[in-house]
Amino acid sequence: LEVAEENGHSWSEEQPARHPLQVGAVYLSEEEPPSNPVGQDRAAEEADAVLGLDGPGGHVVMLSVIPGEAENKLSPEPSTGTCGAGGEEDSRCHLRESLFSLDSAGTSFPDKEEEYYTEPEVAETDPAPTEDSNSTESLKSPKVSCEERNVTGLENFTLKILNMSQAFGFMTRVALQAEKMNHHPEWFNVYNKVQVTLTSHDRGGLTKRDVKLAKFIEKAAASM
Ligand SMILES: C[C@H](O)[C@H](O)[C@H]1CNC2=NC(N)=NC(=O)C2=N1
Repeated sequence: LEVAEENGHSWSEEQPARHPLQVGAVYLSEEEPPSNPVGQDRAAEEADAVLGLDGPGGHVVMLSVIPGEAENKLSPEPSTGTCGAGGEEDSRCHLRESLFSLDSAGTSFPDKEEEYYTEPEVAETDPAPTEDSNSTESLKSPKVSCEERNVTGLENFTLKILNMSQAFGFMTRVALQAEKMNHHPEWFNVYNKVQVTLTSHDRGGLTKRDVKLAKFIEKAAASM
């Protein structure tokens, strides 16, 4: 709760402050998970407070739940992105490449995830026989601009959609699919911007479910 105040994002207050799967723990892959996320030593906390030692580093801090934090750590690499109608923001977009490169790079996820997943029912415009087969090329260009992403490409990305209605429509599609998959994105929406974080809470990181959901999100964004 105190972190939410610190960062001015009230939505995080809706989650238990001591939730064992803190968003901040998965938002940026390079971040270390809190060593003692639940049940911090209350006595020690109180002692610190009394002694005025309640300074930075003394508690679990969920700084990275704030999208702006992630944006500040974005890869500065030049553009090869293609997912927008042009402009500066598009120039940093590698979303599509990053989503599919996970598969093509042979990134391995637990096999058990297979049975967890049911195929998205988004209308496909490409006749790709298998979802792994070079589908990057066959997807039509999204009309949204993928504004930014972090270095992992998949775990965090931002979609900037034309307006609030489109953003909400996009989120509705994804939400319905997430319910089908029983796998849900962590996201943050203001106006026409949807910042998404994908992770599997039960595994503490990315799994095939996240890749599948990412692909769905990619298609949903492209259809807006
Ligand atoms: C009980 C229920 O199956 C779980 O809480 C599901 C719901 N949605 C989920 N979504 C995500 N992103 N990760 C999970 O581990 C997860 N688990």
